[in-house]
Order: sequence, then structure tokens, then C-alpha cells
Amino acid sequence: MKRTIVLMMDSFGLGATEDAPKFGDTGANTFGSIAKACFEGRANEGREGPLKLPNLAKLGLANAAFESTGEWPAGFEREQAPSGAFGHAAELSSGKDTPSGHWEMAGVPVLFDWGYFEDKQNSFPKELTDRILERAGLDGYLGNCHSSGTVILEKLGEEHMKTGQPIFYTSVDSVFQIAAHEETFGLERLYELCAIAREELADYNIGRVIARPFVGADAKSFERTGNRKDLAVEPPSATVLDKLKDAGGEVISVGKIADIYANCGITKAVKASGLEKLFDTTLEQIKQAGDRSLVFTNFVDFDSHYGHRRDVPGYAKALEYFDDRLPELLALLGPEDLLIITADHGCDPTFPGSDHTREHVPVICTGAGLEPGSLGRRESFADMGQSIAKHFELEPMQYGTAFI
Ligand SMILES: O=P(O)(O)O[C@H]1O[C@H](CO)[C@@H](O)[C@H]1O
Ligand SMILES: [Mn+2]
Ligand SMILES: [Mn+2]
Repeated sequence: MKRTIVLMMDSFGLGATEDAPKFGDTGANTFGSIAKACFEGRANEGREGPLKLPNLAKLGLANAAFESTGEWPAGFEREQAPSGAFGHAAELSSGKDTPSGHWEMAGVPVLFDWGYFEDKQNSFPKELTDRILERAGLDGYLGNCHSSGTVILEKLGEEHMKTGQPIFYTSVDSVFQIAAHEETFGLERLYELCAIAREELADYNIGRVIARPFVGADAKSFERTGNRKDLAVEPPSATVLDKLKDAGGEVISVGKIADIYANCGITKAVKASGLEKLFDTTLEQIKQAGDRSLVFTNFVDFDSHYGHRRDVPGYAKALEYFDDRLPELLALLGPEDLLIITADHGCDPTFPGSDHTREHVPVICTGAGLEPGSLGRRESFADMGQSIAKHFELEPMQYGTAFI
């Protein structure tokens, strides 16, 4: 029985890429910065001491980080007998966003430039927002700026509840985000508004419209819910998910994978929210998955709860939780199964601002007869897609070099 399991640790970068200066991300290092803060006793809320990731380290995570940056993450040393094949991958895609990272990993780098709303204030063209408001029957909106999604709720959430006007905001990513209260505005109404925005953005080349529902009574208690929904455009060509589906295989999405690929190449989508539920659901799906199936999970919390929030102890604790549960997953793998643990971009929680960081991503693999040891630097995340294609004996992808 041949299966592939992909664990996408959203935003878990392994250090700045060569082209990071172009993105203003010189020196960013998600893993390294978290390890350093933990080692120096600066991440002791809800956890303590140096970062402990014994299972990922055994697979070769720290070795891969060393190859990426030339430095050992604080508190980690060389794993002399790694059990996994490990490497680090640079990104070919023009952006450092979630769809680009995911699609490239699946063999389709984004070589065109996305549209962006570059102005930090008055970010959206009036003709665009006018059309959205008119079609949605709304008399106005709030925001119209770059912001962190939690900061903007503190600033504008109460006014939103009073006026009924949705909050439109963006970031350095190619996104149009709409925050609205689940109860006072309504979740379905928010989804409908996002669908309208998705249509109206057709000519703007924007990667995603994101619904950002929240609950709570006031600025102090607002919380975003698991009902976030990403409306992505379709990948520019067939990913390895499409190829596997077309060849009769199963592609099982856990969490927001289906959204990120705009449902292309997905045969089953299982929703789950929170690290624990995402992990539980992944294990359940692996237990049920048959021959020629891909179980693909996005662990979004690393990014949305900790990376963007610049929450170092939170990120460290989440990593330790993930690591702690890995043996349960490893125990479910058969001899022909391939496990890939990777990320889609960085989001160094010690870096200025609240945006993603251009970094190498880990390529940590085991199974499918892979020899333990270094896979070195990979020129593209697409090497993973190419390897998955080879594993399932599909037609080769246009991009990427297989490592199996
Ligand atoms: O700050 P929040 O709302 O989490 O938004 C972040 O999440 C979006 C999608 O990853 C990015 O564009 C970034 O703005
Ligand atoms: Mn992401
Ligand atoms: Mn993000």
C-alpha cells in the first residue's frame, strides 16, 4: 500500500533565503529565533527552557537548519544517526504567501506577480469597494489599510458592531480580508460578502479573499473563530494533487488545504480547527486511507496564532506539542508510505512587523525506501511535488527534481 502524508507546518521557516533581502527579510529565521529565545529563557510562558523537539531532531530537523544557515539552532546539536532524509528548500515563486508555497510544494511554482494592495492606508481603490458595497447592500465599510488581523479588531471591532459595517484590510500578501462579527453581522452573510468580493477582484489578480469571523462583546474579549474561510484563485496549472486525483487516487484534505487549492485535486475535505484537532483528524484519516492516497494537512495555528502574532512562547509550545505527537503518526506508516514534513514560508515571531518572512522551508522525509541522510539544498519546493509524482508513478511534473 502506497500513500503519502504531508504535514504542512504553516510558516515554520528554516532561515532566510538568498533572495530574502529583496523582501526586507534579511536575517529572518523562524526556527532559529524561537530556539534562541527559548535557550535564553525568553519564552517561559506556558512552557519552559530550551526548545525540545526530540522527534523532529531525530528525523534531521536541526541538521537541515544547520545546512540552511550555517549555525546550529540554540540548544540543538548534530543528530549523528538521523532516521529521516532531511533538507531545506528555497522558493522559486515570486511571493512568500500561503498559496504560492503550497502550490509550489505540489509542483506548480507561481512565476507571475500577484496583484497587491501596496498602500498602507487607503489601500483599496474606491471603484472596487463601491461595487462590493452596492452588490452586498451595505452603506459603508471600515479599515481600508494594512493591519494585523487581531490589532484591527481591537481598533475597529466595536465600531463594526455598532455600525454593521464590515472591516476590509490587507497585508503585504496578495489578500483582501474581511472581518465581521459572527453573531451581529452573521457568518453566512460574511461568506456571501466574501464571495462577492472574490468576483469583483477578478481583474486585480489577488490570490485570496479571506473571511475573518470573530466573536466577543468588546475590544478586550474579541476572538477570531475557526470559521475562517480562504477563497483562493485556482492554481495556474495542474498540481500533483490534480494528477493523483485524475489517475484515480485519493486526495484527502485536512484543515484549510482544500481552500488553498480552491478545491482543485481534492477528493475529500475534512475540516478541523486547532492544533490538537488537526493532529487527531490527520491520524484518523491516515488510519482510513487506502492505497494511492495523499493525506495532506495544513497546521495553520503556527502561522495565524503565533507567527503573525509575534508570540514566541506560543509558537514554541505549539512546536513542542506537534513534536510530542509525531510518534503516534510514525507508528501508522507502512513500509511503502512516504511522510513529508515541510512549510510554505517563514513567519519569524521575533521579526519586526507581523508579516511572513522569505525563508527556506524544511524538507523532512521518511519512508518509501528513502535512505536517511542529507537531501541538501533544494532549489525549489517543487522537488517535493516531483517526488510525490514519482512515488505514485505519475507523469513527471514540469518543475522540480525528485529526491526519491
Ligand atoms: O494578521 P492576520 O489577519 O492573521 O493576517 C495574516 O494572515 C493572512 C493570510 O496568511 C496574511 O495576509 C496576514 O495578513
Ligand atoms: Mn501560510
Ligand atoms: Mn500567514
